[in-house]
Amino acid sequence: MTGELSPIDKAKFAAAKHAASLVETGMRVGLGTGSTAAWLVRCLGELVREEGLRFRGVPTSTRTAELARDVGIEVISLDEARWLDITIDGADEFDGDLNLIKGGGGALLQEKIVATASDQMVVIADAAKEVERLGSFPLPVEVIPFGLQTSQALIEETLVSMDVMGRQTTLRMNGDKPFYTDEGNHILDLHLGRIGNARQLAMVLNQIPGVVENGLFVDICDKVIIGYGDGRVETRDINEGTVSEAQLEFAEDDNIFRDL
Ligand SMILES: O=C[C@H](O)[C@H](O)[C@H](O)COP(=O)(O)O
Repeated sequence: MTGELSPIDKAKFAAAKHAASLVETGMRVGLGTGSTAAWLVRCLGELVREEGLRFRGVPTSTRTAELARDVGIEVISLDEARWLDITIDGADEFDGDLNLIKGGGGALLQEKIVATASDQMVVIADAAKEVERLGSFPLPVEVIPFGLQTSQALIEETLVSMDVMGRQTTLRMNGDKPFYTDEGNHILDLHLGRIGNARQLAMVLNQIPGVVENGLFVDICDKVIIGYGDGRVETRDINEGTVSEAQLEFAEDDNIFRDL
């Protein structure tokens, strides 16, 4: 079964499996969205079913909520939880300061709200997501449908005034129709190439009327767990740098990496 997994999936799985061990009984846990977060949810489901782990999860999208319920996780809303012990989520890019670009799957708004309402945000990612400077991955910006083209023009003008390198913005599509987020909004992807000042750009974008939120997560992530295709896992902490390395071994019969 594992032979069917690509090295990138093995890397995502390794990071997710390692992160799942951070969840303890009684915790309130933010559950991210995307392919890496989906591995996490499956690993947590296994711990619930087979090890008796009991925790409540706050999903960051309808698709994560569906998967979490399917694998046996108790799902509650953020307002029921009020505050979370930990949020574990994927990312599209992370830099040396653990700042992130998120929203490749369109879930950035709920993800940012949930991560910000957590004692700790842990990102799980394959090593290819690490960048020196954010911006190669198009920056997702969530905008309301009303006045979409006006908001797009305002965003482009803002990028010009900020002297940002790339200024092209594209409306995310779902086939031949615009993509809709869980909140019924659209996503504009900003092709910037390189972001000089992520904090400033994040603030300026959010001041544009029509913009709901952007995919820059600045000073939100506490820890990144990086997975590699050979099962190696490295943990980087915002305060302590690289804090641990581990090696996971894949069990060919059940699609599970086991700690050596
Ligand atoms: O909206 C989606 C999220 O921000 C994801 O966490 C991000 O796009 C990473 O997804 P993946 O784990 O599939 O690369």
